[in-house]
Amino acid sequence: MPELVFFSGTMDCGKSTLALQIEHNRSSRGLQGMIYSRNDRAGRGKLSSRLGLVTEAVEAADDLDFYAHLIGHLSSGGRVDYVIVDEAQFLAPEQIDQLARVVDDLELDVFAFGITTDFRSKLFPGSQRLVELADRIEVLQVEALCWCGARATHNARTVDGRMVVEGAQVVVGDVVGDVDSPQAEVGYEVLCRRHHRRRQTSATARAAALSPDVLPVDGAK
Ligand SMILES: Nc1ncnc2c1ncn2[C@@H]1O[C@H](COP(=O)(O)OP(=O)(O)O)[C@@H](O)[C@H]1O
Ligand SMILES: Cc1cn([C@H]2C[C@H](O)[C@@H](COP(=O)(O)O)O2)c(=O)[nH]c1=O
Repeated sequence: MPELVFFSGTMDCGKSTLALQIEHNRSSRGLQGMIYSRNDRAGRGKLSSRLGLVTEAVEAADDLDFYAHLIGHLSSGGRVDYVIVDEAQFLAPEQIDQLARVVDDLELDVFAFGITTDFRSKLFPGSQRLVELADRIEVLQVEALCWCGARATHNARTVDGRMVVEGAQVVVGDVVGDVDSPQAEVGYEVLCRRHHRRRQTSATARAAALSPDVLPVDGAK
């Protein structure tokens, strides 16, 4: 039975890499996929992974009707054996309904990849609809880690290293705050729930550790 599968996780947990692996494994066996993405960091019409792999994709703009697009492709003699959709959190709920119809009426597997919650830990509308409609939800097995070493479960947006909770839901960007990387002005950092609740990023934790309150005082015995 064809399925609508939602592969979800935090930013930087390997979703796009897995999408590219699924595409590679199927296409190398002669199957033909239709690949969609939206707002990929590499640009329009791309599906890219931080491991450096990238492939062409159809940009799933607001006005794209997945069902109609696939019907158009098939009726003009094209072949489609499966569908991959990256950055699915950015899709409108109606577009997720169209993907469910692709599974049920066109009998194609649809593999959708995306983050579940935004920087305020609220569901993206597209992810909410996927949770409601997917046959299966797969949480990625590669753990992204919080700076404290715990499993990262939440996405924080940072400005100069500080977590912010105001702003537009959609701001395309990359993770910062690795031990070696400089703090970009606006970026993202994955955190465990405890540190997301406390708004403690790697930069603010580092600053707190270096603050005079916790440094040994000269002459203190
Ligand atoms: N230099 C590197 N060496 C090995 N693995 C890396 C490197 N850079 C990134 N990765 C891996 O790539 C993952 C991010 O993959 P990506 O598919 O871009 O994530 P997502 O789509 O979930 O945001 C990281 O969690 C890490 O496992
Ligand atoms: C948390 C959050 C993220 N985004 C953006 C930032 C990136 O462009 C993508 C996630 O990409 P990834 O491949 O999973 O790393 O989403 C956003 O717009 N709003 C947010 O709240």
